[in-house]
Amino acid sequence: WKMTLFTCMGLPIIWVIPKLIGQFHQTIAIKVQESLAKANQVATETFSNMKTVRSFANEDGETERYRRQLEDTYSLNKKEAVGYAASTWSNSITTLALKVFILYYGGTLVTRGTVSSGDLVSFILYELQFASAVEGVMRAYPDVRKAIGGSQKIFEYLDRKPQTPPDGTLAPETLQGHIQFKNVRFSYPVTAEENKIVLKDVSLELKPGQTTALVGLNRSGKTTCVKLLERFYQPQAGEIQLDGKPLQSYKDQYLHDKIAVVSQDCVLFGRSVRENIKYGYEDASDEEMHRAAKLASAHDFIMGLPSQYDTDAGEKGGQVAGGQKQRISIARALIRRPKILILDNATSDLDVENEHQVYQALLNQTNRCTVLLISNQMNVVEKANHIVVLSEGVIQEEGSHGELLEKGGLYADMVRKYKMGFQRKEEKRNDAQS
Ligand SMILES: Nc1ncnc2c1ncn2[C@@H]1O[C@H](COP(=O)(O)OP(=O)(O)OP(=O)(O)O)[C@@H](O)[C@H]1O
Repeated sequence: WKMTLFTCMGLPIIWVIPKLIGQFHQTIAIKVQESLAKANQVATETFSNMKTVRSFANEDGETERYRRQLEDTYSLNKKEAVGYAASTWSNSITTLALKVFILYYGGTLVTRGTVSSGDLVSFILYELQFASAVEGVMRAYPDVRKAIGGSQKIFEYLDRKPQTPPDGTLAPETLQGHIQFKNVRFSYPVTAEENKIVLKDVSLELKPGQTTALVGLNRSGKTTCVKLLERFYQPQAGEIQLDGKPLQSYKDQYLHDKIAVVSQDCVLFGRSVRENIKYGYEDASDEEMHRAAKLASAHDFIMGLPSQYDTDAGEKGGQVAGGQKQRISIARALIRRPKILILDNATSDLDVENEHQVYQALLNQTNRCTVLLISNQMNVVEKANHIVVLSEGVIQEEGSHGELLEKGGLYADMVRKYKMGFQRKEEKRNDAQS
């Protein structure tokens, strides 16, 4: 019993040392994961913005940034390896030390005649088996800690509670497309301080079948209104209603079927033009696709492409020009016959002629949808039925083009500056031609 007691007293030491080293291992494993993620981010960012990198001839700069990041990962990996070596080494040493002490203590008991040499040999044989089992468990321990460290981030994301309320249940067969912002107040989660409120008590109405333009200087909160309409965020106060019912009471899938958004930085996939236009609406017929493409003023140029609708758009739409990309995106939005169409600087890359064609087609639709138009092109904005002017998250003025011009406020000022800029561009072009 004395030797058993002696063995049991040694166990906490065998347990404590690997535990301490295991903690160190776990912390390092988390840092390795973070460092690897940063290195991958540099590589992904560089490859996806290769044109910008090359046009600034900064290949060496990006290589250096990646090398520095990898060096950081490498030094963390070295620390991790040292931790691993230390933990296996301390495991072996502590169990070996225990064996030596038991042999020594057993030897003295045999000399004193308390224990027979046969009993000592059988005890040591049992103890060896026991120690190798404990050692086996301890050897796996650092790997378990490393796995815990590596998976910590995954569980962090899995355990996050979404801030948006659960999906609603409404999916009515007919929808008017009447949108009302009622005293909406919003700030982004990262900037919750009072002075960073992006929308302050905004109330506006998008009437069914009408085009409403939302204009304002940069950072006035126009795109934020679109993000709220898409339910990417929730207003902190006030409510957005669709056909008189709160937006969040509608089914998410239904809402995204009825609301189509085309933004300035539209993304095409590395697939055929046909697949891009039918994206998320694969059951659409070719007739529907042609109709949408014609409305978006895209049909003619698509027919001129080498394989027409089967032409590959290239990665991120890299095989087609900016304006063509925008027209394909508009066709992609129109094919689902949305009840609400949001154009957020969607025609910024189109020339005046094509822009005119797109808007003329949209305005002349028989089954017209509610259109929210965000644009810096005042010649386009003036075609809207109603114009809302947003300034620093507050609605400054609203009315028709004529009414706002007469008022002589912010809108009239924007129109004046736009015309002056346009005139200067025309003069420059004339000078260049002559
Ligand atoms: N995801 C975000 N997180 C934090 N702040 C944001 C985010 N998106 C926009 N903002 C901030 O919200 C404000 C309004 O931005 P928003 O994009 O709505 O303006 P905008 O009127 O559409 O501008 P622009 O005409 O330049 O597109 C800006 O101050 C911007 O910095």
